[in-house]
Amino acid sequence: MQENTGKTAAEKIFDAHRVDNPAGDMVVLGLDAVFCHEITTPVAINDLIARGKDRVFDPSCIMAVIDHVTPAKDSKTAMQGKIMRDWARRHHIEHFFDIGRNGVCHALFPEKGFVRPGYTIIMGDSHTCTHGAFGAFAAGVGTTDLEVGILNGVCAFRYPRSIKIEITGELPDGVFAKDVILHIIGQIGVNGATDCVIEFAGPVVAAMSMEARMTLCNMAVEAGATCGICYPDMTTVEYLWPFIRTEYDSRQAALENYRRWQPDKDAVYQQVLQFDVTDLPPQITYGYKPDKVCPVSEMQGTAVDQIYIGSCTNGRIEDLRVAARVLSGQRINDSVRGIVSPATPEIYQKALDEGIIKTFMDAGFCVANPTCGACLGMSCGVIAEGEVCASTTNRNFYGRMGKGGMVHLMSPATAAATALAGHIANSDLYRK
Ligand SMILES: CC(C)[C@H](C(=O)O)[C@@H](O)C(=O)O
Ligand code: SF4
Repeated sequence: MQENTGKTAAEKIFDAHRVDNPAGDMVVLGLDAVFCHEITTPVAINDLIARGKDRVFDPSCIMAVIDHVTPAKDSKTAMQGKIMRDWARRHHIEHFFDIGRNGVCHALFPEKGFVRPGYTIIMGDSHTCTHGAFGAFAAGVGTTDLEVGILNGVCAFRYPRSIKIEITGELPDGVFAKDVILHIIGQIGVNGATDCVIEFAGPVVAAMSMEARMTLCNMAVEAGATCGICYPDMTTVEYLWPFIRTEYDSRQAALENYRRWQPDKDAVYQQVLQFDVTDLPPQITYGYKPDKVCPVSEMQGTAVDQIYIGSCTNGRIEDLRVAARVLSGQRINDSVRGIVSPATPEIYQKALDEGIIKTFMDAGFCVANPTCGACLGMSCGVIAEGEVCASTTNRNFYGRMGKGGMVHLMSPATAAATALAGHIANSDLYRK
C-alpha cells in the first residue's frame, strides 16, 4: 500500500470503503451494491438457507434480475427463476426485475441508475467489470464472496494494483469501442492485466459515450482484469442526471463531487500503456481466445452461419443504431441467419420508436427478447456443431455459443456487414 504518493482511482475507492484489514494486503470493503442473477445467486441462496442464514444485509442495496435464460427454457432454468423470485419476495427486494421488465444485467442496472462513481459493487458474474465505466469498482466474485456480500454487505479484496491504458489519437469512421478493446486485448493478451484494475484514460475515452465506455470496461476481464475504470466526467453526470437531479443543485455540482474519484496525477501504476487508434482498422477474433485478434480485412470472405447482435458488450441502443445504419433498406444474405436481442426492454422500446426494429425485420433478422441466451449458448440462438457465429459478444471460447461451434467477436457494424455479405466483411461505415 502506498502511503506517501498519489492514489489511483481504485486506491481512492478502496481507502474510502475499507472496513477492515484482516491480513497482509487484503482489505475488506463495505459494499454499495450487490447485483444478482439467476445462474449464480440460487446456489448462494440455497446454501444460506441450509446454513440457517437466509438473510440479506440491506434489501435496498440488492439488485436482482432473471436474465441469462428468460423466459425459462426447461425445468432447471424455471427453478432457478423461481428461487430468485421467492427470495426477492421473502426479503422485500424492491429492485427485482422479472419477465416483462428484465434485461441483461450489465445493461439493465446502469440504465436504472444503480451505479455511481466511487461505488463498490460485486456480483456473481465475470462481466461485472462493465460498471467501472462509471468510475466505480465493480468486480465479479464466486459463490462464497457473494454469500458474504448478501449477508453482511462486505467483500474482501487484495489491495488493487492498476494498469493505466491511455487511448490517444482519433477513432476513424466505422471503428468503435469494441474494435479498440479487441485490439488492446490482442496486444496485451488474456493474462495482460491479471488481478489488476485497468484505468482507461486519454482523449479517445474522454470523447466516448457511456455506452462505448461500458463496451470498453466490459471486456477488461478478457485481459484478466478485476475491473475496468473510466474517469467520471460530464458525460457520466449527463447519463446519471435523471437519477441524481434531486441530490445536486446543478450538473456542475455533481461533477465537482464525482471528481474526487479521479486518480491523482502522481498515482503509481504497475504499468502505463499507450495506444494510438488513429489508424486502427475494425478488429475481429479468429481463434478460441479473445486475444486472437486481427483486422477484419484479414478474415474477409470467411463463411459464417449465424450473426448475433446483442449481449452486455454490444446490445445497447447505440449498437443497434449502428447495425441498423449498415443494414438500412437491405436484406441479409440467404446463406445466413441473423438474430438481434436488444439488451433491455427500454432499449427494445427505443429501437421500436426509432424504426430500428423494423430495419432489422425488413433485413430478415429474428428479433429475440432481451436475454443473455445465445451469448453463452443457453437459448435463443445456440449454434450447431461445426457452425460459425459472427457475434458482438465478448467470449469466443470453443463451444461458447453451442457445443462444437466457433465464434468470431466483432463490432455491431462488422456483424451487420457480415450478415449482408453472408461472410465476414468490413462495413461501408469504415472508410480509409
Ligand atoms: C453465468 C455467469 C456465471 C457467466 C459469467 O460469470 O460470466 C456468464 O455471464 C458468462 O458470460 O459466461
Ligand atoms: S450477455 Fe453474455 S457475457 Fe454478458 S452477462 Fe450475459 S452471458 Fe455473460
